Parts: sequence; C-alpha cells; structure tokens
Amino acid sequence: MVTIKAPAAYYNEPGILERSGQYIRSLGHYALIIGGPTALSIAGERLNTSLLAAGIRTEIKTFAGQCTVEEIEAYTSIARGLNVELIIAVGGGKVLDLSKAVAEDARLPIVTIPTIPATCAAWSALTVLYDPHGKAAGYRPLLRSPELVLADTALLAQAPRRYLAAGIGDTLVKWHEFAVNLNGNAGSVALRSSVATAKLALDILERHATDVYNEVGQQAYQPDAAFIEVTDAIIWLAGLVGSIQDGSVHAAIAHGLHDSLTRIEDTHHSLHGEKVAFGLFTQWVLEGKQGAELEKLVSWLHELDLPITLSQLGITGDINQNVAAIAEGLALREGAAEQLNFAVTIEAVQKAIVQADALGQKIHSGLSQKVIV
Ligand SMILES: NC(=O)c1ccc[n+]([C@@H]2O[C@H](COP(=O)([O-])OP(=O)(O)OC[C@H]3O[C@@H](n4cnc5c(N)ncnc54)[C@H](O)[C@@H]3O)[C@@H](O)[C@H]2O)c1
Ligand SMILES: [Zn+2]
Repeated sequence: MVTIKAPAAYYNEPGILERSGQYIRSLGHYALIIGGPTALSIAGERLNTSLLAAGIRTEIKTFAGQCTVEEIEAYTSIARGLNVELIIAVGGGKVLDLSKAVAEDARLPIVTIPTIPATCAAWSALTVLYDPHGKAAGYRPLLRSPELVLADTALLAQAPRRYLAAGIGDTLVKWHEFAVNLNGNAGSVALRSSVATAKLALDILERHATDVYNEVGQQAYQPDAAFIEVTDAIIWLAGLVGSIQDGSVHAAIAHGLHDSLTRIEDTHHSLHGEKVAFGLFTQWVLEGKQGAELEKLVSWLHELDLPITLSQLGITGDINQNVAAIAEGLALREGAAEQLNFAVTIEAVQKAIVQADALGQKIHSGLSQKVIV
C-alpha cells in the first residue's frame, strides 16, 4: 500500500492573491479565514476583496498561539458554529498546520495561502502538534493535503529573508534525512521516490538558493524564475517528499533533534527550519562527515545565516547540561535506527553536538578558511 498526498491544485504565481476568489469559488461561498495577525495585515484586504468579488462571504479569525490539540478544538467549534463551507488559512506554518486539522475535524475543504516560504506546511497532509509552551508534542497525520495551495510569489518575496533561509534549511535537509535510510540497499519504491524528489529539490537549492537569498534582501526585489524554483522546492517538492508513504519507518534525525530542541526554552525564538539546520549539521557529524566535505556543507548553512552553533540557536546556559538534554530527547521511530549505517546512541549524539558546535564556532568566527560552495 502506498499513499501519495497532494493538493488538487498548486499555484505559484506573483499576484495570485488578487485573483484568489476565482480559484476558491468552486469550493464554497462562505469561508472562515484563519490567519496570523501579521499575515492578515499584509494579505487580508487583498484576499477579502477578491473573495467578495467572487461572491464568497467571509468570517475572519486571527490565530497567534501554539498549534495545540485544544486550539484545534476551539477553532473547529468556531468553524462548526458559523456553519462555513470552507476554511482559508493565511500565514506561516503554525497557522496552516492548525487550520488543516480544523478543516479535517470540521469536514471542510481547505485552501492554504502561505505568506512566508519557511516550510512545506501549505502542502503537507500533516499537522505538527505542540504543547501550550511551544514544546513539540507529536505529529498528526491528516487524511489529505489541502484542496488548493495558492503561493503568491510576490507576497513571499517581500517577507523578511530570514524565513526564506529557514525554508531552504527545512528543504535541503530532506535529501540528507531520507537518503541515509537507503544505506546501500535498493529501498522500497516509496522511499526511492522520496529520495529522488528530495534530490531534485536539493539540486534546485544548490543552484539558486544562495543567490536568491542574497537578492531577496535588496530593495524593490521582484521574484524571478530562480525565486519561483526555490519556493517550488520549499513548498511543493519538500511537501511531496514527506507525502509519499508505504508504512515503512525511516529515521529523521535532524527533525528528531529539532523536536528535542523545542523542549529547551532558550531556542524558542529560533524558527523550525533553523533548528532543523543545526540538527542536520549534527547528523552530518554522526554520519562521519569531516574535513573539507563537512566544512563546505556547513559553510553553506552559514552563508544562509542559518545557526551553526548552540549560541546562535539561543542556548547560552550550561552547555553540558543542554547537550545532554538534547541528546536524551532525540526519539527516533521504532526500528528506524536499524536502517542506518552509523550509531545514534545518546553518547554518539552528545559527542556529535559538541563537535558540531566547536566547528560551527570556528566557522562563525572566521577562524576556519571559507570554503566556496
Ligand atoms: N506540516 C508540516 O509539514 C510542517 C513542516 C514544517 C514545519 N511545520 C510547522 O510549522 C511551524 C513553523 O512554521 P514557520 O517557520 O512558518 O513559523 P510560524 O508559523 O511561527 O511563523 C513565523 C512568523 O512569521 C510571521 N509572518 C507570517 N507572514 C509574514 C509576512 N508576510 N511578513 C512578515 N512576517 C510574517 C508570523 O507573524 C510569525 O510570527 C512549526 O509549528 C512547525 O512544526 C509543519
Ligand atoms: Zn521540517
């Protein structure tokens, strides 16, 4: 059995927000818009104008909390109480994740409109759950991806570029996380399909991500073909990688380390893709990567201003204690570690974090010779 979850349609075009009503109309005529306050202040008016012109009435609710089971229930009650015909989610990964679960529980179609290119949450059939304090609390697989994804590249290009870097980090990790599970074996078609899709995303990022990241910060930046490819990699390809499943387990070390990092209060100002990037750096050390190969990979993260040290993640307290807590908190799915050809014991992870942090500090302080990627 294989499941491949994807939206019925994914549009990635500049200015699509102004035309959103014509795409959304077929899904219903009364919508609950759930959006982050910043996202709505930027995109809300244009969205609403287009919806009204297409004959869609709306109710708007802001969401600024954690994506918890309780918040999902609360927003589901709102959707049910209003008797809306569809949900439109506008914002970053948290809002999109919450809204997808709400739509499933209220049995409504959902449209996602990402306003930052920081994750693949607009595409994926998955909601990442947290506790009210922002600590990872598990994953909720969803029956399907959103019906429609509207990625307005003009809007995405105007967001602060830190979010783009986080999205690049959260996407380049995919190939590294999935490919280590092949471990010289043929692997199932589902796994090979995920690895091949992740490789395409990685190729796009290797070709364009650094240039796009450097250009996006400039004034009056207009999204070009390279920007569109990079956002396709972040939203579509990364989304698809995780959506191809045959029930087999695989180890996702960088994401496991991300989840563990969320349990350390100090990291809460850092983004999902930033924590994942440091998790990937640690995975590279665990894999046994070293020397010029490792420095080249890490220098790329550094060029994107992704964290390569614990202090860049916000961790400033007792380092040994924190490293032990991160390593102990890493939970791989049962049976997953056996797929790997390197050890993921608590001791090995502790050692790898310390080693990664030391090399990261060296590169960050410019002591290590810069390796051109
Ligand atoms: N479901 C999935 O497959 C999946 C994948 C990766 C991450 N996630 C989840 O997504 C969440 C992380 O998402 P995120 O990194 O997008 O962060 P986020 O949702 O917390 O958003 C970050 C910030 O971006 C701001 N923002 C939104 N649009 C903006 C704009 N246009 N301009 C300026 N600021 C804007 C918001 O106000 C918010 O404070 C986590 O909960 C993570 O677990 C889910
Ligand atoms: Zn991720």
